[in-house]
Amino acid sequence: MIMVTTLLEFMKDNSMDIIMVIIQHMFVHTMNMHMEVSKVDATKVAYRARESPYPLITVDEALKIVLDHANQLGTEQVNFRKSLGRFLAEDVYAHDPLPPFPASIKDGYAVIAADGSGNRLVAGDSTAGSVPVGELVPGYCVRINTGAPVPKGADAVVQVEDTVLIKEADDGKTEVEIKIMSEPKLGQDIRPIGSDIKTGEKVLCAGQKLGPSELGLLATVGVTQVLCYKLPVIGVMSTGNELLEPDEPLKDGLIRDSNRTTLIAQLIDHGFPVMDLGVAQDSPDAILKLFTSSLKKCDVIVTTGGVSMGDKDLLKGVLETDLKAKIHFGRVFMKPG
Ligand SMILES: Nc1nc2c(c(=O)[nH]1)N[C@H]1C(S)=C(S)[C@@H](COP(=O)(O)OP(=O)(O)OC[C@H]3O[C@@H](n4cnc5c(N)ncnc54)[C@H](O)[C@@H]3O)O[C@H]1N2
Ligand code: MOO
Repeated sequence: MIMVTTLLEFMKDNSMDIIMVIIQHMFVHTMNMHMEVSKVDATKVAYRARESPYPLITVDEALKIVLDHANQLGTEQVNFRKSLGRFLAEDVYAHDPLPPFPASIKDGYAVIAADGSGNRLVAGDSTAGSVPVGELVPGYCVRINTGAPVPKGADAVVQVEDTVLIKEADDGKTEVEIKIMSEPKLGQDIRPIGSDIKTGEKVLCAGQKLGPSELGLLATVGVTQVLCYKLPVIGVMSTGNELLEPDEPLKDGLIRDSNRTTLIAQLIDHGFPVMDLGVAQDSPDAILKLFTSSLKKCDVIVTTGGVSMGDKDLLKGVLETDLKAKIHFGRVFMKPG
């Protein structure tokens, strides 16, 4: 269902001169895969329908029909680095807290708040990536950087801006004593363990689309393999005797196929794996042949052309007569349609 939602987003975005025919995966199993001679009789032009049998329906109704009839594809494990744009098929939980240790929010000094403002001897330092040794005792502070572990005994951090240097070692490499100019509050500028993410917390929900932030979250919690819904392989097919490839010179009565290029680019833009199915000529056999081979390779087929009232509009006949497909709708209130 999730994949179809994306497809619908795609459909909503596209107000092109196209009619989309969505063939569900299940047809692959129910149709006769070896049938390549169509039973559609396209020769009786005089007896073709003079009215469309399809009622006009709204875009919303059309989208609902697609959603109601689309099959959900299976799931697969995906490395998180390759999961951008995919949809989660499972909830993701944090196995560790974030931060995993009390961490400083500022560059400054770890202190004991109860010592108040005033002078402190500098007992050492704690930089990001280090493990501070020992326990802070009253009257002392530890120089600390943002993200570094707050040493045992300390319960506040005072930013460097709120301190002055009282005494340094002769070589200037070490601070010996500083003065805290502001009264430290308990817990000030410390991120306690698990304050961002608690152990066991659900960080992502099944069904969520994975964007850049979600990938960062997966990296944070160390979940590098995620269960995602499979993406539908979408085939794009043009129909029509008049269509040339884009690199071909024009000939009498012919035009270049532009729909296929546009649709393929749009589908790629939406993150789908796409197959270029080429052009089916305007004959029932040609359409059936291309459909039959395409259904083995694609979950969804998007076609353009050949669905209106002309005697060469043969697509729907092939779908119903040869492939035993059900056409759920044929006309949508939409301009261009
Ligand atoms: N008697 C009626 N005729 C038409 C009706 C109608 O209600 N009654 N509706 C018109 C409208 S609106 C449209 S839209 C078209 C829909 O026709 P099809 O979807 O069957 O498309 P075609 O007839 O095959 O082609 C229409 C037009 O588009 C050009 N085309 C087709 N494919 C491509 C492609 N891949 N790249 C570039 N151009 C393409 C094709 O050459 C035609 O010019 O029906 C109207 N007629
Ligand atoms: O795109 Mo047609 O020309 O309105 O259905």
